[in-house]
Amino acid sequence: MEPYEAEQQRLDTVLEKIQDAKVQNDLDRKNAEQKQADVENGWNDVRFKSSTYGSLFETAMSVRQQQQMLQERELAMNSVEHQAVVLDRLQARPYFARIDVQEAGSETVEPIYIGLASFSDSPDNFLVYDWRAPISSIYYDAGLGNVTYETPDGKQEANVHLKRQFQIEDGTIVTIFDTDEAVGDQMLLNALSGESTTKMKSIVTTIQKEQNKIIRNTAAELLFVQGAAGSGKTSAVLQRVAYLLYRYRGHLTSGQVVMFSPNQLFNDYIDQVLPELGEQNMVQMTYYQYASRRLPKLQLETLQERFEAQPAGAQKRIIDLKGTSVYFDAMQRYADGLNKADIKVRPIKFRGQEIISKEKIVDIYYSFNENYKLGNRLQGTKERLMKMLQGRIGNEMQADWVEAEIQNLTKEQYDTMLGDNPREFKSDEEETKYLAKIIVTNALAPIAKGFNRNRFININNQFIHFLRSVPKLVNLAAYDITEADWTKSVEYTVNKMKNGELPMADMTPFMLLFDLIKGSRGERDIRFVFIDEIQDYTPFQLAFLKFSFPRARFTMLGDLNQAIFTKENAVSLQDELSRLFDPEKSEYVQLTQTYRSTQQITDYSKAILINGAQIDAFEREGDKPVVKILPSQDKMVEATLMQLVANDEADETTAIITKTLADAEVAYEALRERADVTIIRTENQRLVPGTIIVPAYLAKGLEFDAVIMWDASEGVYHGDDERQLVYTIASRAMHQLTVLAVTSLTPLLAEVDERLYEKG
Ligand SMILES: Nc1ncnc2c1ncn2[C@@H]1O[C@H](COP(=O)(O)OP(=O)(O)OP(=O)(O)O)[C@@H](O)[C@H]1O
Repeated sequence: MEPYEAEQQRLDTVLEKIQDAKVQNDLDRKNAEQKQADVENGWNDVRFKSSTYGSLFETAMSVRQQQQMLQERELAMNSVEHQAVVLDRLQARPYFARIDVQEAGSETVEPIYIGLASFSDSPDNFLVYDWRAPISSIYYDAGLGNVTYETPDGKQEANVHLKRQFQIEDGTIVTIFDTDEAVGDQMLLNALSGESTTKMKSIVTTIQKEQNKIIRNTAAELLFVQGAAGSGKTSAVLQRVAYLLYRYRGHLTSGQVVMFSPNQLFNDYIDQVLPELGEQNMVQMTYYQYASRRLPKLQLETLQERFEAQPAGAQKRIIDLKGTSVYFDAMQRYADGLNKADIKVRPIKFRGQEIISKEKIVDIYYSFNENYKLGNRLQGTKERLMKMLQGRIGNEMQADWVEAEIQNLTKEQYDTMLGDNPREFKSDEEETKYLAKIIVTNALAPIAKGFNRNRFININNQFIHFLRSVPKLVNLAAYDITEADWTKSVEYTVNKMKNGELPMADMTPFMLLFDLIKGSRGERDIRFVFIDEIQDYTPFQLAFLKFSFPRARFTMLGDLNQAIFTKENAVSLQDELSRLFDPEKSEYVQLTQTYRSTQQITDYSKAILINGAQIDAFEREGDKPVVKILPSQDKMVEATLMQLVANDEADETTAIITKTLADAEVAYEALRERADVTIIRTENQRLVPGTIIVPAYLAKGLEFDAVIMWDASEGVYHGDDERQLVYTIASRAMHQLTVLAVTSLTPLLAEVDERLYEKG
């Protein structure tokens, strides 16, 4: 029989069995529903919303509570339902590959079919293997012949006799493709030639060998993936989440996996990948969202403000210092010192009167012996304050205001106070006493609540006191900062804080200081933390994240060529990481092959970088990028419109990428009447189909069929420190890149070899 016929026959059999399983599943579900209805009603209310950011975040932050919820949910959503989802998915596409494997020492060659989930018709007879099963690894890692693969029990040897890839549509095999390579280039080419959509897709059918290593790595405490733009870092890491959830099923929930992403748009872009793989999304947030949630009362500097502020001179050196590990260590030492002196507190006031003075609180705080750590000291103080407050109730009950309040009680208030069972009082006196106690306790309740929330610690003052102490803790001269510069910057922060604002550079130190005072032990339930675009984080932030998630394994992804915010600091990142993570348990992986762009676009983007780190294009031909220098802005608008028409005809979606939001507004004003364009102003907007206009810092991590780089003029991108930004913009394009400038081109692009582009 021809392989095609035989495979179709087998497919038909599997589909039948899937259908049988669905019928059975339906019966099981009806049974289970009946049982469940008898047992519980409450759980029906527990629905785990994972689609909105707000609910996800809450999840992240009250992990213990959330975990419980998840477990409950797991119980509630009985496995039958889960199975139904899996079966539906399998029915649509049962498998995508087959490998014929002869295990070492075995006589038989067994065909292994690989799909999105496992399926068996009897406990030992797997008709489909999950792509994450140990044996499936062979498909991604090797060609034909002898191979070894990892299993939970160690290495296993085998011989591969056949590797076959399928395209299946509506229950019919469309193509069969036998290969002796890991994942055939043809298959990859097919996968890559599709058009971009507003949502990222999973890559399970074409995972590359290097990516597979990232996906299946379970040993490293720190897995650092450095890779050029479009090398599939993000893709690999999302499949990695799916892999981990499978590998640690029963011990790991999606709520214990946190992903820090560059912006909210990006979250939106990737949020279909895990559901497509049959898994729940992990907790996704930007660092800014994380900080805002933790500092709800402060207005934090936004991404846009941060990008557009462009500080220089001493101001920049100070910001840089605040991002270092030296500064992190300085804060730790400062916090240690608080065990002896300098804690800043607020007096406790009640009805406008001070009832516990600052001095008293400080006395209590330092009354504990010197072995106390900050956390215990705070706890001890809290307990003492609480006792003092309780002691106050008796006295306060006699106060005039209480009596006045009793007199003025309305009937309703009175009834509420007595509760559901009005009681008989032996005397008026007894009744008054009873009411007074309730009134006083209620009135003091906010104070007790404040104690619990550590409000008696004056964290703002404490932070400012820290800032003022920095010249004693850090050798400022080593950073080319004078004391006068520093004092000025402290005043700047103080003024901001008076307005309830906090500059970006102070945000993480502020959170750390509070954590240190509280003796916070971090989010200990979080098991995996992923950080995308790591080059935009400071060493201080990384140290803080490590401190905040002490039990987690970290996966960091970055491209040092795309450091938009931290720029030159990026290079020392690796040194810094080796201070935070045991080098023995750290693994550094480099991805050099890029998949996003055509050869022509990759060659062009690469030429923008001076020492264009190793970047190899996946061979896929397309047009050379086009560079047009126009005499005026009006002409640039015309050129944009023409390009949009051409891209539309080629069915390619376009992003017009500008440097700043202000530029995006200009482009939008000029185009809105004449083309169907949407401007993306904030990261909280959604990505929509059709042409979008977006500032560069929001385009991070995204990709588009066609990119128009708006106004790449000399006056716009001038500094050498904007090289990486220009690179990031160019490398967003998959098939088509158009660079437009007015009168003169930025030197960053003018230097590129003329053979790499067309002049328009
Ligand atoms: N193995 C693969 N099979 C098919 N497509 C792939 C594969 N790896 C990556 N891609 C595709 O290449 C494109 C770029 O991938 P991805 O966005 O993950 O790269 P990245 O390294 O995160 O890029 P950047 O740093 O520029 O954000 C995506 O369209 C992705 O689907």
